[in-house]
Amino acid sequence: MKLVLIRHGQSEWNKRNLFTGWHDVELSEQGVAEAKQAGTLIKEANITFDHAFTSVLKRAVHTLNDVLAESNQDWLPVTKSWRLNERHYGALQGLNKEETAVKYGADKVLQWRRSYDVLPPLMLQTDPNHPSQDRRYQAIDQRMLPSGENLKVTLERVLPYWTDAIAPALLQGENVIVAAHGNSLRALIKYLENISDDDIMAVELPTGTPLVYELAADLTVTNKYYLT
Ligand SMILES: O=C(O)[C@H](O)COP(=O)(O)O
Repeated sequence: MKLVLIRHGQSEWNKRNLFTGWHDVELSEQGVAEAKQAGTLIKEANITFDHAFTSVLKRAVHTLNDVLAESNQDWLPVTKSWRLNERHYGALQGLNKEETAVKYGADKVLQWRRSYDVLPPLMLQTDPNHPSQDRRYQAIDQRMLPSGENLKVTLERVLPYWTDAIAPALLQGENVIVAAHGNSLRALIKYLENISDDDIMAVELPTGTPLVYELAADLTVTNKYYLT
C-alpha cells in the first residue's frame, strides 16, 4: 500500500518568513497553486486513497481539500487531529525568522529550528494566543498543551496518532494521504525511516510536494519518491 505525505502549500506566514507553529494562517496564492498542482500530480500518477488525515490548521486542511478536488477524490473520509499540527513554536510564533537570527544569533535560531531536543522559548499560559484559549484544544488534557515543542516532543505526540489511527488503516491494505506540516511530517519520517537524532536535522520538506512511500505488509518502507 501507499502512504503519501504532503506538507501544506506555501502559507501567508511562510511567505513573510514568520515562525508559525500553531498559529492558524491561510495558504498564499502560491500555496493554493502548489496544492492544486499536487492534486494533478497524484491524479496523473493514478494514486487513489481510502482515507485522508490532516491537522486542525487550515493551511493543511485546505491543501488536502485542493489535492482531493484536483484528483477527483472529494468524497474521501477525512480525519483531523491536533496531533498532526505543526510543532508549537512557543514564544517565537509571529516573529520574523531573519530578524530573530539577527537578534539572537544565527546559531541559536538554527538550534531552535532544527535541533532534535532543544525547546524553543516558552509561551505563557496567560498569552491570549496560547492554545488553552482555543476551543479546538479544549478536549486536550491541559497538561499536554504545549508551551513550545522541539522535534522530540512533536514526535511523542504524533506517534500515538500514527499507532492508533494511521497505521491501522494501512495495515488493512488502505492507501492513505496525510496532509500536515514541515515538522509533524519530519517527526513521522524520522520514525518511518529510522533516522538518527543528528541526521534528522538536515531533512527538509518542500511545501506542497507529495512524498510517496510504498510500504510492505509490516509497514516497512520498500520505496520512496517525490511526485514532481
Ligand atoms: O511553523 C513554521 O514556522 C513553519 O511552518 C516551519 O518552520 P521551520 O522551517 O522553522 O521549522
